[in-house]
Amino acid sequence: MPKVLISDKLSDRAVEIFKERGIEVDFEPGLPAEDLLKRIGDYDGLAIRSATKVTEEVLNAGAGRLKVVGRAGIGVDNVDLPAATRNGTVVMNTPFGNSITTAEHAIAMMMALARQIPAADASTRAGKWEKSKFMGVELFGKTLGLVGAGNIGCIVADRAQGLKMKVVAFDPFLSPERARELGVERVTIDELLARADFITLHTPLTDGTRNLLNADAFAKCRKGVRIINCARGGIVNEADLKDALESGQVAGAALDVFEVEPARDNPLFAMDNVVATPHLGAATEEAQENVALQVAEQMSDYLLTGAVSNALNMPSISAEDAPRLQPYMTLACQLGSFAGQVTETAIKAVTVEFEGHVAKLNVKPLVQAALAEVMKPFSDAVNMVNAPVFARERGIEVSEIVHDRPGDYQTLIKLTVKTERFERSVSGTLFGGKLPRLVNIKGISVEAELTEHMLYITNHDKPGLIGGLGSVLADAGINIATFHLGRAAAGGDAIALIAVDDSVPPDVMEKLQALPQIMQVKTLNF
Ligand SMILES: NC(=O)C1=CN([C@@H]2O[C@H](COP(=O)(O)OP(=O)(O)OC[C@H]3O[C@@H](n4cnc5c(N)ncnc54)[C@H](O)[C@@H]3O)[C@@H](O)[C@H]2O)C=CC1
Ligand SMILES: O=C(O)C(=O)COP(=O)(O)O
Repeated sequence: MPKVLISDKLSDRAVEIFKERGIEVDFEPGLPAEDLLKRIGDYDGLAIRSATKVTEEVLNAGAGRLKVVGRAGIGVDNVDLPAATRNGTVVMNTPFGNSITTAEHAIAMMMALARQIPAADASTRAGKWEKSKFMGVELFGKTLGLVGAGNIGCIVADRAQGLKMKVVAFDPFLSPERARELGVERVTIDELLARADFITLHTPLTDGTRNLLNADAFAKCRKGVRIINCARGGIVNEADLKDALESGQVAGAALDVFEVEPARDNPLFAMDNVVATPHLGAATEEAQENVALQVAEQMSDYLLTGAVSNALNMPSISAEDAPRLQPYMTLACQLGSFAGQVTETAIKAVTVEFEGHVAKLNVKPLVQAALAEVMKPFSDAVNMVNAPVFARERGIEVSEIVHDRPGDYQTLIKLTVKTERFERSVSGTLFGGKLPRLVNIKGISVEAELTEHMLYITNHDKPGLIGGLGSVLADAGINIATFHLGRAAAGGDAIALIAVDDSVPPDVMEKLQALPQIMQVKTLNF
């Protein structure tokens, strides 16, 4: 039974779903980092929010067993994604479950800032009735600068338009058509800074967005601009923001996220013109229910059926596709494994072609599965999650070709490995829709099932091979289960694939290699 650890405060729905799906679950919100490190090796899955830091150390400690990290929320900047990919751990998030809630928080923060509601509330409760102190600004007719027009940014734009604000947006991936559809004006970042009365941030924290709003950026803004950050601490440089607030260049800032969280003694907290919340963007009953439910379903699907959704380091496999893909996964793995085991020199390129029924499926996971098996003889750590990274790091070019043509088989996968010395293809099909069969090796037709212990022989098509081979194996007490022969032309190059019941020891291999008809003999394991 798979086992999952929940190390952050998730809705109880997540626990219920894991249990309903037959997954053992430990619910330990607030688990200290050192305990996580000690215990992570006992789990197949880890469910988190933003508090747990899934570092390289944690992922290495989980390597071997930890198959999936599920983020009940959007941002995965607390997960070391490259390390997860290297270790073959799928990382998934719930990209939509809290977007409305977070967008609403940004709008709430903008209003709180415009009317100084938190300070006015504190003063009124203190019995001061400071009616003239809290002069606000209207939102009507003001320009909102939207940085990041993704899921959340677009909802913010829509709500701001409802408040009759003019929205200008900067996002390198915002197309003119999409901008028109959203009713926003597409601008450069400098134009946005120069025109906005309010700036709201909705990008992930990346190398490209870190310190996006710094002293230089504030200097380009209209005097008295107001900043809202419900995305990530670090996108706004806090020291520069403090200077800009003190000089009046920035009139106010509403911050839900901070460079260091939990933020307990941040210098910005002492400033009157700052509104702060403790990373509450996603904190509504609805959003928390959504993300908990979704992450638990996604993680369960992956652990129980292999279906992959919303993964950041793996192609998706829908729950509907997973059972259909399964026999092809086995075939792709067998072809990859065959090619990997018979390849001895550095691989330059791997091409996977699809024809017939399989060409209509989602072939990306099949490419990754085949690729991983090709590279397994060269690395113990490679799997279908990290295979593309491994290939890229080793300069191996990977291509997939989906043919839209009828072939000799109803369904066919062909894998070609190119090395410095040769190019070699191996093809396979499914018999009866589920049984993998090799049908072609190096252009020679065969029809072979791959079993645990196999001998792969390249030979001259001359009489005597079967007799010689049979007696060497018989003398060693090794039983032949199946024997498949194929040849390019009578008397030419030929191959033999032989399934044996036990592994063949090295001294027997030497005797086989010494047979006059044999060019090369290799043991293969599947
Ligand atoms: N405060 C909170 O509790 C929450 C915060 N968030 C944060 O909000 C962020 C945005 O979430 P979504 O809209 O769902 O993500 P998304 O991926 O749908 O949109 C992000 C957008 O940012 C754009 N972008 C990336 N780099 C940029 C740059 N340098 N300049 C301008 N635009 C850039 C992308 O093109 C994309 O359109 C998340 O990454 C997360 O960090 C999300 C949920 C809750
Ligand atoms: O979903 C996100 O990216 C968030 O920032 C929400 O964070 P949280 O789950 O509330 O810790």
